[in-house]
Amino acid sequence: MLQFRTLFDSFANLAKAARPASSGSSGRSCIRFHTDVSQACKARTRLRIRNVNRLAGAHLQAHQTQGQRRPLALSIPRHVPPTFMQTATNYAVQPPRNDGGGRASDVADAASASTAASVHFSSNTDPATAAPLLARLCTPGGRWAPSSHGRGIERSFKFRTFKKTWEFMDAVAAACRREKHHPEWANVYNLVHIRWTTHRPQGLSMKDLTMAQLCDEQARDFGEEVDEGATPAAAGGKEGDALGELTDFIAQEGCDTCAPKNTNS
Ligand SMILES: C[C@H](O)[C@H](O)[C@H]1CNC2=NC(N)=NC(=O)C2=N1
Repeated sequence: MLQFRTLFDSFANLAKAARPASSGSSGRSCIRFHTDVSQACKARTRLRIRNVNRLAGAHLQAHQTQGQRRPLALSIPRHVPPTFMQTATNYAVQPPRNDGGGRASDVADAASASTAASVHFSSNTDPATAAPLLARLCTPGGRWAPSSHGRGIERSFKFRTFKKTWEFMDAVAAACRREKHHPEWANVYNLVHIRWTTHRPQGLSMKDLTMAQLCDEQARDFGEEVDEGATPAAAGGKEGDALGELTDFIAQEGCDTCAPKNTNS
């Protein structure tokens, strides 16, 4: 799935550049660029990427045969806000499906797309900068998933012992002190659920993404037990879901806000 990431990065970087370009009365900005998707394709098979988030109205299509470096077209209707890459995780690529006659076609993975909720970036976050990192963290190969409220990303981490889990949390907490940024998290024994979201201004920020990346690195160092088969949303299994709910409960009911205190009240 690395090839998707490569493509996605290209799209994310170029989407912004495409925006100001005028293309007559069609109401669409259109750019063309070259990329090599040969890794993704077997000979005489095709790779097709389609934005299945039709509600967003954006349309993206890539069509290429192995070895070719044909231009790929990215077409963005004008009414789609520049932040449309927030819905980046709604793009999905499936390996080519061989239809038996030497021809093969790909379809967008609608199931995967429907599980990937849109993400809302905080107002001080540049989506064009943040989207590639978000894609790396969330798309196949990454283990984070957008939160149900869309303003953060989250995942569970499992370690061999409580000691390892605690050491991991301690390392993350040290980084939090340095960065002045805290997670919403919950822990029971060897499982910890972490959600990164920014409270002010609300939404997913660059800091959330870099902290998520740091968590991945620290987890590796502390011997995270990885279930390769797990999808990002289910990374912690049932226990992970329960910890996610606990995180929700604490975040909603049980804690003070990190936003600066109003000293007049
Ligand atoms: C003043 C201080 O830097 C702010 O209150 C920080 C602290 N840590 C924070 N952490 C998170 N997750 N969101 C914030 O908005 C936030 N704000």
